[in-house]
Amino acid sequence: MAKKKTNTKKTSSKKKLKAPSLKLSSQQKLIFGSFLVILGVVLCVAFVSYFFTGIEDQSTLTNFTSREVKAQNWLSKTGAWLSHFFIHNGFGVSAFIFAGLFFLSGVYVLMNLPKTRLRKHWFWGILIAIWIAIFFGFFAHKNDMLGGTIGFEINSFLQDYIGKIGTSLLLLLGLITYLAIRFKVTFEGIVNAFKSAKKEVTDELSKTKEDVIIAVDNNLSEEAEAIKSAFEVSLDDNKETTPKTSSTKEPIVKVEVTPTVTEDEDVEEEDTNLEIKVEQIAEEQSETDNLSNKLVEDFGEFDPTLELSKYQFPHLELLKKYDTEGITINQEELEENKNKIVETLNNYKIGIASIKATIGPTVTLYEIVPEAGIRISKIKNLEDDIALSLSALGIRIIAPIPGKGTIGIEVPNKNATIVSMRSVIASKKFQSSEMQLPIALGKTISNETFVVDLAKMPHMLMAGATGQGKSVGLNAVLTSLLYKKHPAEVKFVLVDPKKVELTLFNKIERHYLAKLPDSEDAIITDNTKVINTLNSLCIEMDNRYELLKNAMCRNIAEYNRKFKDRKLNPNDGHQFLPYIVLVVDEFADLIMTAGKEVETPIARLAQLARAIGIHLIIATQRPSVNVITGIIKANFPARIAFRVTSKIDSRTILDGAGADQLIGRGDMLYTQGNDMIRIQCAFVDTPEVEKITDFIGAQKAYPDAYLLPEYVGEESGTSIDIDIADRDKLFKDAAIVIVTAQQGSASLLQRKLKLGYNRAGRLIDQLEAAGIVGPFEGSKARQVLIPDLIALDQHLENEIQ
Ligand SMILES: Nc1ncnc2c1ncn2[C@@H]1O[C@H](COP(=O)(O)OP(=O)(O)OP(=O)(O)O)[C@@H](O)[C@H]1O
Repeated sequence: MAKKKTNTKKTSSKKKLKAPSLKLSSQQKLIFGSFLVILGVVLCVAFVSYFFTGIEDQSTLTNFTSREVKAQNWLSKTGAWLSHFFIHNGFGVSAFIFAGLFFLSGVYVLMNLPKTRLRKHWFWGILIAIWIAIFFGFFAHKNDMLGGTIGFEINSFLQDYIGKIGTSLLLLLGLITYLAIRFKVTFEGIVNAFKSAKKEVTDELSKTKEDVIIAVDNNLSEEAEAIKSAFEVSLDDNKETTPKTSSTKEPIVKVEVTPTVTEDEDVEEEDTNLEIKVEQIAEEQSETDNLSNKLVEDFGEFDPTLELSKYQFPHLELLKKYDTEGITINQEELEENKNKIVETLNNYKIGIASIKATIGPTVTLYEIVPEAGIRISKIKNLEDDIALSLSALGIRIIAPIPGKGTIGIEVPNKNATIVSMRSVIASKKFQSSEMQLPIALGKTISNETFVVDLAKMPHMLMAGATGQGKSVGLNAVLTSLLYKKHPAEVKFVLVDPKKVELTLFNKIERHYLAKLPDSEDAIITDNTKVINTLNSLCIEMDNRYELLKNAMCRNIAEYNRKFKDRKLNPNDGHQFLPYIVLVVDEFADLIMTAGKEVETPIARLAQLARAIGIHLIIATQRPSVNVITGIIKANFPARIAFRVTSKIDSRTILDGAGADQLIGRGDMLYTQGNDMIRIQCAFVDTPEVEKITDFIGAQKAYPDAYLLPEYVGEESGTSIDIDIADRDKLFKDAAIVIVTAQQGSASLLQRKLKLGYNRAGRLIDQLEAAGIVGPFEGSKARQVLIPDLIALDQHLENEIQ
C-alpha cells in the first residue's frame, strides 16, 4: 500500500514536471510585474530629464560613488547613469521604446497575458529602436542624443561599405519591410488607398464645382440674381425660423426655374431609375470559429512538437550501407533458368509463346505467355516438377498473375542481395510519402521500394517460423516510424515476452514509448502486465472516442487537425492525440499463458481502435488456429508471412499457400485482403537499431514516457466507499479536479485522470459520501458542494480529525 502511495506521488510529481517551465505564483507575478512597470516608469522619467540635464550631469557619471557630487537628473545619479547608458551609449531617443517595453512586460505579467505576443513586441521594439537609431545617426549625427552611440556606429559602418545613398535606401527598405510585415501593408493596399483618396478629392472637387456652377448661374441673369437674393434672404430667414417653414420651400421652387435647377430635376429623374446596389456582406462566422481564428492568428497553429522543438530526426548515416546492394544481372543464370523452364514445360507438352524476366533482390520472376489453348491449371500442377528440374527451393508459381494475362514463375537467385534499411528509408517513395504512419517494408520483385500506411492497414499480423526474419521485420517497421514521426506524433507500446528482442528501445522510453503509470519498465516482458496494458489501451480507446464524440470528429486525423486549428479547448480535456502502435513480439506465448484475457481486449482494440489511432502489430512463430483465432484473423486484414514450415500454417496466416515456399531470410509475402505481394524485407541489424536509439536517446526528452490510463483489475475495487481508509488512491486528485472545475461529472474524471468509466463512477460515489459533490441529478452534472481548494483542504482535514 505504502509502495503504491509513493508511486502515485511519483507520477503526480512527474505530471507536474510536464507543465511549462518557469511558473510564477500569483504573489511572485504581482511583485515581478509591478517591478517591471515601475522600471518602465523610472526609465521614462530619467530619459525625459536627461534631455534637460544630461549635459550638466556628464561629470557626475565618473564620480558615481562620491556622495558629495550631486546630479541634476530628476532621479539623481541613478537616473543620470541609466539615461546615459540607454541614450548616449545606446540607442538615443529610441531608448524610450525600452522604457515602454519594460512597462508593457510588467502589464503582461500582472494581467497574465500570453507571452508569445510579448515576445513579438520585444522583437519588433528592438528592431524599431535600431532603425530609429540608424535613422537619427544618419540625418542628425551631430546630435548624439538622438541616435546614440549605436546609431552612430552602425551608420558609419554602413556608410563605409554602402555609402550615403546605400544607407538611406537600406533605411527605406527597412521601413517598407516593417510596414509590410507588422501592418500587413501591401502594394495593392497602397494603390487602393490612393484610389479612394483620389475619389474623395474628385468628389469634393465636383461638389465645389457644383457650387461654383450655382454661383456662376446665379450671376447669369437678373432673374437669377433676384432669385439668388431671395434665396439668400430666405436662408437668412431660415437661420431664425425653423427649417420646416413654408418660406424655405418657396425659394427652392423658384430655384427650379434656373438651369441648375433643371439639372437637379434630371438628377431626380435619374434617382427614380437608380439601380439598387447590393452590398456584399461577409458571412458571419460562428463564435468558436472567430475565437479559434483569432487564437491561430495570435499564436499560430498549435504545434504538438513544440515541447521537443529541437528534436532531430535520426540521419541516414546511422544505417549501414552494404556492398552487395543493387541488382546484378547474371546472364548465365538467367539463360540457364529460362532453358530449364522451357524444357520442363515442353516435356509436358506446354508450348511457350514468350518469356520475360524481372530480377528482384532475392527472386527472379519469369513471366510466361503460354501458347493458345493451354490450360492454366495444368501449369499450376507442375509446380513441383519445375522446382525439381530447376533444383531450387522456394519456387512459386502464380497462375495467372493478377491483372496480366501471364503466368509467373518465381525462381530464387543464386546470390541474393540484401535490401538495406538505408536504401528503403532513403527512397523517394518513403521520404516524400504523405502517409500518416508510413512503413518501408522492403523491395518488391521489380525492385521498387514497398511503402505502406499502417494507419490504413489498420492492424498487422506477422507470422513466420523461427529465424526467418520476424524480429528484423518488426525492427524495420519501428525504424521506419522513427525516421518519419516526431516523438509527439507516435508512441509505441512494446510487448516482448522473449525479453531480448526489443530491449534496445528502452533508450527511447521518454521519447517514444507509452507505459502504465505505475510500471517501472516501458517494455512489457511480463505476461500478467500485458493484460493490464491491453485493458488500459481499451480505456484509452474509450476516452479517445469520448473526446472525438465531443469534438464531433470521425477519426484521429480530423480531431488533431481541429486541435491544431485551435478549435478544441484544452480546458475541456482536449489534447493532441499521438498515434499509439502496439507491438507484440510473441503472441503465441501470450495466448498460451493468458488465453481469453488477452484475446478479448486485443479483439476489442482490433475492432474499434482504427479510428482513434491505435494500431496493433502482432507477430507470432506459430500461426496455428488456436493462436490466430477466427476473431483475431477477421480484424487483421494486413498480414505478413515469412517462411513457415507447412502449407497449413501458410493457409492460417495468408488464407492460401505460398508462405511455405519462401526462402527465408526476410523473404516474405504481404497481403492486405486481395493479392499477395512478394517482398524482400529490408534488413536492419541490431547495431543499427542501437545507433538509432542511442542517437534519439541522447536528445532532450519528455519528463516521462507517455502515460496510459491506469487500469485497476475488477478485484481491486472496493465496495465500502464510505470508509476513509478504503478510498481510491486517486480520491484526493479526483476531489481537486472536481472542485477546480466546479463540475461533478464522472466523464470529467475519466478525461483528466485517464480512468475507465467504472473507476470514475466509483470515485464520484466516494466523493458524494465525503460530501464533496451532491447527489445524482439525472442527466445534469452533480452539484459541487465545496467552493474552492482551500475549503477542500479544510474539509478533508476535518474528516481526519
Ligand atoms: N531482411 C533480411 N535480409 C537479410 N537477412 C535477414 C533478413 N531478415 C532476417 N535475416 C537473417 O535471418 C536471421 C534471423 O532473423 P530474425 O532474428 O529476424 O528471425 P526471427 O524470425 O525473429 O527468429 P525468432 O523467432 O527465433 O526470433 C537474422 O539474423 C539475419 O541474418
